[in-house]
Amino acid sequence: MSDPLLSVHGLSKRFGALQASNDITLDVRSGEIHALIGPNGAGKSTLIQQICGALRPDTGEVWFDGQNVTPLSVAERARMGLGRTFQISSLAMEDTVLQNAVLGALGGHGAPFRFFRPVLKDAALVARAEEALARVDMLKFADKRTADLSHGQRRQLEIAVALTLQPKLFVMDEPMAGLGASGTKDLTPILSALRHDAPILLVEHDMDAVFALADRISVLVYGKVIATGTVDEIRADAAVREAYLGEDA
Ligand SMILES: Nc1ncnc2c1ncn2[C@@H]1O[C@H](COP(=O)(O)OP(=O)(O)OP(=O)(O)O)[C@@H](O)[C@H]1O
Repeated sequence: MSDPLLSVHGLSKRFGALQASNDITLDVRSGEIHALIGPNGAGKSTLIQQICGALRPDTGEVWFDGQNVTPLSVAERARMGLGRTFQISSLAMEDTVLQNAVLGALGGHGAPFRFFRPVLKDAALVARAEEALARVDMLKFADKRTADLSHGQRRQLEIAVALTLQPKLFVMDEPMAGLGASGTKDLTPILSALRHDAPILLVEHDMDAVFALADRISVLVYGKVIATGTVDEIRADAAVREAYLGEDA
């Protein structure tokens, strides 16, 4: 088996008396969707922030693409290909779908409007943006104003923007949040295919989506990983059922 792309060793983080991360060890391998689940307040966001560099662990290390990135900033990790999506929408609502994707391809979130004209004439950038839009089934909306998209379509566009940056790993924070049943149904196959572009660390509350998508699941409870395994292993795990999924899971 190849080395994991991301590995977290013995990560701990305390907020006052609260142990938000407790000796967490996990990895994400090439080609997989690794879901991180757990009840509210279990410490999922705290862990993701430490992986992405927004929060410094008290102890432990984060390794990404063969390098110890623990001392590196969010921007430095992002430049290495650690791509976080859905944290803050970076979409410019008045611009078209293609303009947003091209800006992503430029790596220029928030670049001034005056850059649009020359950028849209850059054939290589436009081609990369169109390719990303096609991957999320959004090329047909290339000329549409972003504000006129549905919630689910905006989510797909955010993925396209993330794709244009050609990340080595996607860190996705609740991609299904607020989408409803039909949006979740549309997004599921798109995320499923993306694991072949780059593996995905997926934080998600929608258990149907997690069970449909994940190659492996890690279950976080009170800051501690209580189990890691395949969907079947996690469904059958007595500690998980007791702590989290409930008796009828
Ligand atoms: N900056 C902070 N200062 C103090 N306590 C914090 C801070 N950030 C998070 N916490 C606490 O750490 C615990 C873990 O929170 P975290 O947001 O990581 O959980 P979560 O699993 O992401 O929850 P949710 O599913 O509700 O988003 C919670 O008790 C939270 O109140």
